[in-house]
Amino acid sequence: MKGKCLFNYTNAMEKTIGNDGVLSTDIEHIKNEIEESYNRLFKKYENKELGFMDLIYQKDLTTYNELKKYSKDFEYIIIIGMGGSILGAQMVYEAIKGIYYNEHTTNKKVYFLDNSDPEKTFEVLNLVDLEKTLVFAISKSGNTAETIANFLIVRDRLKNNIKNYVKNIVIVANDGMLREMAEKEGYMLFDVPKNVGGRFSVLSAVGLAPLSCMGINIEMLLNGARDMDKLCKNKDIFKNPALMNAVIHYILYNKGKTVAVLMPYIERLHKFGMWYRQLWGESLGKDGKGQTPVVSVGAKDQHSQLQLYLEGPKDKIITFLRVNKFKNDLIIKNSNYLSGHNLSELLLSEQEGTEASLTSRNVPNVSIVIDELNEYTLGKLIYLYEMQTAFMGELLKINAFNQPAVEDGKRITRELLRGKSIEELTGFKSYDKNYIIEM
Ligand SMILES: O=P(O)(O)OC[C@H]1O[C@](O)(CO)[C@@H](O)[C@@H]1O
Repeated sequence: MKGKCLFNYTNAMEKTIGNDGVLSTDIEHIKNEIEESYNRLFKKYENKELGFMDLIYQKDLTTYNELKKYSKDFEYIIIIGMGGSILGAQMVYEAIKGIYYNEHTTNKKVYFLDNSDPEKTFEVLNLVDLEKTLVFAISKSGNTAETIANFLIVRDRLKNNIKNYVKNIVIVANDGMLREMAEKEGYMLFDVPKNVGGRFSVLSAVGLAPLSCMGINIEMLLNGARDMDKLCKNKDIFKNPALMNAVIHYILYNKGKTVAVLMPYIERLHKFGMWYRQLWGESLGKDGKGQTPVVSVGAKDQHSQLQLYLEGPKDKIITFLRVNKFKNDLIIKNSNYLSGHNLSELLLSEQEGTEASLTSRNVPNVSIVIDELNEYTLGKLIYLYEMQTAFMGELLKINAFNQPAVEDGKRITRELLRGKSIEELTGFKSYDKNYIIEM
């Protein structure tokens, strides 16, 4: 599979944008810090703490190939999950199949229940033929409220409408209610390695189980990740794209670039941006540190966000995701400067124009350029970002692999559903009539 990619950081360097960029001395000044961060990360890897770095070497895909065969006669797939338990499968599916695949496929239509929004769940349940639907419920902890709630609703519908509904359910869970239900009721069950964090789990059964049933070449995903790993293990920062991009983001973060914008110039990578948002935000937002991830899709967000990036606070670093070849293209006719150009030429010229206008205003930006977007190059991109996030966590001296703060909200939600009030639970009122405006 064609897989040429490159990481271009020219427009983040002093030589291009002066003091707003990474100074030639900056990397030299922190080379010990970089080496210590690299060594700490690989010490964790040797201590078996970073399962995501082992996932990519899994050779035996038999269970996934068997699941793929098993899924052959189903016409619909519903995936139920939250955060890292669904964003990965969603972004791979959309990156490879396209954003309107459901509308034109004669194969399986896939729906993602990734929220506790009753309208979404209601609509999806009325779009599918339950008898022909394979349902994946995915939760590493097995206790995420939204996932459990959606699964109980869907399971109830299956149970009341079809015989032997057990055959329509696949569970991916290590513990909690979901695993208990799977063991008690006899659903197909996959594990997630305990040392793989949720937002780093797309190349575990969390992603590979459902993706193997959606016509995704999971072997090529892993091949791309493995080839990227060869580079990401390199101690030489000038040959290691993940380490270099982490160091650039780190140096510029320390110069006030507290916002990291990811700007794919292809619609198929919008959901990759949503996956990146959790990866970068939830991994790094610790101890008062963190770089806010923002996703903008080119060229359309030039018409909504670019003014801010160009003339607003100088607090951003922009990463372009550029794909050179598209699955299809269309020629523009009967216009002046557009005439005779393909639509892709317009899109890619806009990416170059946006890059140039940001650079001319000394807004630091880097580009990841992919020849064509397929499972192999997507596997490279996924692993690049997982390693970049891991390196960035070490540079920031925080634990990139937990998310302790979010547990508060979950506890409060559980107690609210048990009848407690916010005031009882937190001691403060979130509704004071002195601060309300009817509108
Ligand atoms: O896979 P689980 O355990 O359902 O968790 C779902 C998501 O919720 C979080 O724990 C945050 O609440 C994420 O880290 C995780 O990806």
